[in-house]
Amino acid sequence: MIADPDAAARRLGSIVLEAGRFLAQVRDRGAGRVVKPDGSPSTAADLEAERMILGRLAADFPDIPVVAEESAEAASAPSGLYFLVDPLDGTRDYLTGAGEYSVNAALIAGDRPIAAALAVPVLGRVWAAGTTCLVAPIPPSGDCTDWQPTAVRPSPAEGPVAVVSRRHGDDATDICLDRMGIGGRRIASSAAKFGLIASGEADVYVRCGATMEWDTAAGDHVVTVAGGLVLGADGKPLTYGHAERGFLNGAFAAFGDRRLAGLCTLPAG
Ligand SMILES: Nc1ncnc2c1ncn2[C@@H]1O[C@H](COP(=O)(O)O)[C@@H](OP(=O)(O)O)[C@H]1O
Ligand SMILES: [Mg+2]
Repeated sequence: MIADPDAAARRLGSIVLEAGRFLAQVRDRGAGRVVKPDGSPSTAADLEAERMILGRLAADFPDIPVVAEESAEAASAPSGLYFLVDPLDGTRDYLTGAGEYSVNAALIAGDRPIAAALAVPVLGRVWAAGTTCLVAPIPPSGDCTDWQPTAVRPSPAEGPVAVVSRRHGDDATDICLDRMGIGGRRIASSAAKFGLIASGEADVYVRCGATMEWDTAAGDHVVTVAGGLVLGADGKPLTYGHAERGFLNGAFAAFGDRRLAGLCTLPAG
């Protein structure tokens, strides 16, 4: 077990900050588009960001294996301590310049995260969570220094604000949100949604469509440690390390106000 999850989270914060800055610079120059074998978009930038993160993790945590999005096909079933890394979450939004792409890194012990960080350059913020959840503004240069505790909010009386994908909506998600009586929607790219919930700027993120474990592990921990709850269709916290299903998640919902869980029924399955 890592002796100090909060120190690990801060180190992960520095690493995702560095990768996020790199991605922002490359995007400003125009990223080269690559299509992966499954038809999903990738960029030279996310491959390079992943190499950068893998190098930093190998230097700081040499004994801990990594499952990262761009190299996950080669990953065997992880156990014990391992990292889940998405070097560029929200690739399509990154390519179009539309959205809040993010860099995600989570340290998993067994099947649950114990430390995580999430950088969202477009929002200018990094979240880092070990045993407490912190957020810092991204400074013009150097490491984040102005770390502040951050927490979820009680759901507003006029109904919870849902954060939704810019491009991966689905009917099951909409039905679930309608039944909850949401009071509004805010569009945000994938893991940025978790950061907004963790900082009390939104209340619920329901996702019945596909996501991968590296899309959710960091955000799950950030929301959970900030006082929220992230549950799968079985009503239990998500578990990680499922190489046997290609690291694919089932439906899940993230709640800032834990009482919202009682209003939400995800499709089984
Ligand atoms: N059909 C599919 N299968 C697996 N993951 C999918 C998917 N469609 C979308 N995703 C995941 O959803 C993420 C984007 O979420 P959002 O639409 O909320 O921004 C993608 O992250 P990447 O951009 O890292 O590939 C991808 O992992
Ligand atoms: Mg992703």
